[in-house]
Amino acid sequence: MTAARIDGKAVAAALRGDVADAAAVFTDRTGRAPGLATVLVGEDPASAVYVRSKGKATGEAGMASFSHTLPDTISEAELLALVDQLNADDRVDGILVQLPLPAHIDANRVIAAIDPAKDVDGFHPVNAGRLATGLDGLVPCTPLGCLHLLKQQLGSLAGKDAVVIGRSNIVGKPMAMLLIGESATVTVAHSRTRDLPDVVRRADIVVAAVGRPEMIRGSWIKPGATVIDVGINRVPAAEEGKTRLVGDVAYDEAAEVASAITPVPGGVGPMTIAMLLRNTVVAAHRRAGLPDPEGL
Ligand SMILES: NC(=O)C1=CN([C@@H]2O[C@H](COP(=O)(O)OP(=O)(O)OC[C@H]3O[C@@H](n4cnc5c(N)ncnc54)[C@H](OP(=O)(O)O)[C@@H]3O)[C@@H](O)[C@H]2O)C=CC1
Ligand SMILES: Nc1nc(=O)c2c([nH]1)NC[C@@H]1CN(c3ccc(C(=O)N[C@@H](CCC(=O)O)C(=O)O)cc3)C=[N+]21
Repeated sequence: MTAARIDGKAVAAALRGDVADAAAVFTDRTGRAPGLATVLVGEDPASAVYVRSKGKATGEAGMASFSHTLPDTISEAELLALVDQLNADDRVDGILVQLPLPAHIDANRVIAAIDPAKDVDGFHPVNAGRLATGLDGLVPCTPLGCLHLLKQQLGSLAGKDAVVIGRSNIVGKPMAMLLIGESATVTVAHSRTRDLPDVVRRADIVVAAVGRPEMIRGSWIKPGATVIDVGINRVPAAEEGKTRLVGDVAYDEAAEVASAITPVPGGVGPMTIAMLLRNTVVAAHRRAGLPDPEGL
């Protein structure tokens, strides 16, 4: 079997179109565009690329973008003061503080300082708790993007065996919560899991969020499974001095066994950005006391 390639880039483009429509309606009704503030601490070039592409995508979706780049010498208190200022700024509907933060700043404290109503990353404990208890809140963008691709590919997930590899607060844990919410039977694997290949072999749905280039091999995949590869790993390219992106799954091998698989790049990454815009326009509606935009 050769797996279908799940085109996250195309799905994300469609979603961004719907988000732009909702943003235009919001702007008409309220006299202001939905606003997203991004905060980048330090000069990490990869993070700078994410923040830039998020800024560009916001503009294209008809939203206002407020981007703050701070030196990595900034103190925790100064960063918390900026978060407070953004919490109080009525033009700002969404706040994204790029992670990781420098070691001298307590990321949990910064996340907890964000107004949960503006927490478009869905990382605040209030939003994590809402997700875990089945209440409406803001859901982390990457897992939400993965779920969108899975539902588009499979329809109902009820009764499917799903294995999530990785248990981070950003990806693995919220992914597991969303899959439970869809009535899948969910296993969460991590670095202490025994016989990971065997665990993965049981899965109709594999979500890989490990951060290890091509760790998951084709021989681990159950024939016909659907594979979502969250990993973004930069590895040396054939050409001297160049790099390329690969996922956590050995794509070519897995594509011979799976029924559908996301590529890297062009899979989950673009969906994350589309869902960030979606969460921002949803947060804007809720903050303005308007009903959620339909179909998002
Ligand atoms: N496409 C996108 O939009 C996004 C992509 N990413 C990418 O996804 C990947 C994961 O990100 P993130 O969740 O933040 O990473 P973390 O490093 O926070 O978590 C990695 C998880 O993988 C587990 N793990 C590590 N080694 C193994 C192993 N050998 N076997 C099984 N499990 C293992 C860890 O287990 P333990 O808990 O036991 O340490 C941990 O739970 C990265 O490549 C990241 O770049 C992240 C966010 C968005
Ligand atoms: N507070 C916070 N929220 C995040 O959501 C967050 C974060 N911090 N820190 C870093 C990770 C990583 N992340 C990605 C988003 C999009 C792509 C993406 O669009 N990738 C493209 C390729 C981009 C390229 O070529 O460089 C793709 O996969 O096709 C990748 C990675 C969000 N993260």
